[in-house]
Amino acid sequence: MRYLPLFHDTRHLKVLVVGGGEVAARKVALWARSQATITIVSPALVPSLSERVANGTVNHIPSPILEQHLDGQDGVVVATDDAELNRQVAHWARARRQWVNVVDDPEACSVITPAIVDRSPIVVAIGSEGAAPVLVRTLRAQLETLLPTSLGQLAEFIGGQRQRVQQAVAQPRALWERFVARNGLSWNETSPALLTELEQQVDSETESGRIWWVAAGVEAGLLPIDALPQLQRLDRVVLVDEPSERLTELWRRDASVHRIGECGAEQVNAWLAQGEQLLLVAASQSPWQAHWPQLQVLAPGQVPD
Ligand SMILES: C[C@@]1(CC(=O)O)c2cc3[nH]c(cc4nc(cc5[nH]c(cc(n2)[C@H]1CCC(=O)O)[C@@](C)(CC(=O)O)[C@@H]5CCC(=O)O)C(CC(=O)O)=C4CCC(=O)O)c(CCC(=O)O)c3CC(=O)O
Ligand SMILES: NC(=O)C1=CN([C@@H]2O[C@H](COP(=O)(O)OP(=O)(O)OC[C@H]3O[C@@H](n4cnc5c(N)ncnc54)[C@H](O)[C@@H]3O)[C@@H](O)[C@H]2O)C=CC1
Repeated sequence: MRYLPLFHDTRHLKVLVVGGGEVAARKVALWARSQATITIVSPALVPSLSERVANGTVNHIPSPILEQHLDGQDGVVVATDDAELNRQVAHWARARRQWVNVVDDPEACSVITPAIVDRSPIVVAIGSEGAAPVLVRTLRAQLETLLPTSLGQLAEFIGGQRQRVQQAVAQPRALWERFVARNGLSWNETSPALLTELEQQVDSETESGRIWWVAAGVEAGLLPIDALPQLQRLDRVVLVDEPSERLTELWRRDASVHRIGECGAEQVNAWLAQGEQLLLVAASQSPWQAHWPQLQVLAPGQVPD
């Protein structure tokens, strides 16, 4: 990954937009959806930008860009019609360790803008590292139809309940997994009642520990799609042999990773007794079957229970 996606908290962010044409206006329209403070520097403005200046939602410096205009800004969006000037501004910004986005010039950019599916607080950002904007746009359009409009409302509901649930039940993650599996991705009026019902259920049962085996050299892309939820539920990964990089990307990022030589089989038994979900990564399954007869297999072509 040459470009790493991150979500900026824009509440205290200051952004300078250089240029006041239609292209700058499109960039300002994007930034205006955030909470950043926007300042435009440009001798002239198109009407939609003049309007934003008039109603006080953006600041305006009516002059050609000078290096000192970058003072105090977190980042810069450059959109004049002078490619050489755009590069110069990008150079100033980079020298000051400010981020910079230059329209039509990916090489001069330190950040690029993704296509966005906005179901705030759920936000999907799609990028192609500058390679294929139309493909990105098409993918965005498909996701728009796939993600229910009430997804954001559902996320807000969950966000509002999480702290209470953390105190109220022993296994919050098991509860949320079951809730999302049963409720689906839409908010509906029965969602709160479903949560209450499931809360009472998970409290009266403790999840039993499970241990899965996956071959260290497995072709990760060939694992059955049904294995993915299991990998996303893992508490720990126990390494006998080194996993392929693709495999490490599939398991839950918060799962802790141990080497069998360091933690030992006894420790693994203790984790299982606590109801944890474990993944054993080893070249072969048979020597470990003796330790854990309940060992389940994640392998291409094999659908997990
Ligand atoms: C680097 C980046 C600039 C940045 O970060 O600002 C960039 C660069 C360039 N775009 C070009 C062209 C087009 N871009 C689009 C569309 C989008 N382009 C977007 C982002 C980005 N475009 C950034 C990389 C993002 C990434 O890949 O991850 C999207 C996702 C978001 C957004 O624009 O905010 C938005 C879809 C949003 C949506 O639908 O949701 C279309 C299609 C259309 O408009 O319908 C075309 C015409 C077809 C074509 O030319 O492919 C050209 C050639 C210009 C020329 O010379 O003519 C360059 C320059 C070059 O590639 O050198
Ligand atoms: N208009 C479009 O749909 C597209 C435009 N582009 C490119 O994007 C760039 C910008 O496009 P437009 O906004 O349409 O151009 P534009 O010519 O309408 O606007 C350029 C803006 O830059 C400002 N400017 C010029 N010199 C400046 C300086 N020294 N300091 C600060 N501001 C300055 C001008 O006042 C003007 O507001 C151009 O390079 C164009 O080739 C690319 C794809 C599509």
